[in-house]
Amino acid sequence: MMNNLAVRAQGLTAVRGGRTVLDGLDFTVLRSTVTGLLGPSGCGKSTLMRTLVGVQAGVTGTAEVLGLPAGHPELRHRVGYVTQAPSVYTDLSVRENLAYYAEVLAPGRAHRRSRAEAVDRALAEVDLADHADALAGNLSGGQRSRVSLAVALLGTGTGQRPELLVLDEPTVGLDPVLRRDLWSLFHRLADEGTAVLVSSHVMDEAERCRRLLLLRDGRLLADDTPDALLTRTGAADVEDAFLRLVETHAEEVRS
Ligand SMILES: Nc1ncnc2c1ncn2[C@@H]1O[C@H](COP(=O)(O)OP(=O)(O)OP(=O)(O)O)[C@@H](O)[C@H]1O
Repeated sequence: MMNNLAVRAQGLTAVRGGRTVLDGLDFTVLRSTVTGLLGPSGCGKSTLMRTLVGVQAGVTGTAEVLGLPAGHPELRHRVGYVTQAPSVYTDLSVRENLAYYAEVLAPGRAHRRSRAEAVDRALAEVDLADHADALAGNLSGGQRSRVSLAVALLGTGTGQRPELLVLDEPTVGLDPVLRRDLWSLFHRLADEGTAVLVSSHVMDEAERCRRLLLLRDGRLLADDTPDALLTRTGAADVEDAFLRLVETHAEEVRS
């Protein structure tokens, strides 16, 4: 059944190395929406993303993605995932990297033309058209991470976008102009129907998100819109709201 949920998690728990790093999370991620997964370093953001794409071991509870269990083979083309470590071949050019991934996604001569179009479009979207022939190994860190993003945007390899994009700290280390451009790309993708889940440990990125998941020590402090969060906590900004929620939580634990 088609509904507006890209992700539905219930009692989602992950244990790594004997430690509970995600602790009974309940949340949703909406289609056509940019959702920020925010929290300090080590709070479990990457583990949560790995769980949603089905590569995390030691998971219990429910994680439903586009109506299917996370990691279902059918989701391979429907979910794009970009890890923190850019996965590019340094001895290939930017275009060759994308062409290679597109070929893996949609092999065969019949798709040749639509693959080339998908590659061109992805290059333009991440603003790397001018660097298409540069060796990936000669790119800056930020440029390399944009190549990974372009790979995720290939979707089926022939132009059909992923329905859910899971992006692990895609704006880390980028200059302000590039950061702004990437965020507007995320919103454009969301406007076209994609659910975009973006993690960050930088709280001021919160204002760029339509919805927020605030995570701390493997627990969810909030699943809300930025406005509702500020109203509910009486805070001036999301960083302040985060701190207030941490305090409230600590008081609840004490009493
Ligand atoms: N292989 C592992 N075995 C045991 N514990 C791990 C393992 N990998 C990560 N952890 C722990 O799980 C917790 C969550 O890690 P995770 O990488 O999900 O956090 P994060 O919020 O993405 O952090 P960062 O922003 O620094 O990447 C951390 O406390 C980390 O030390």
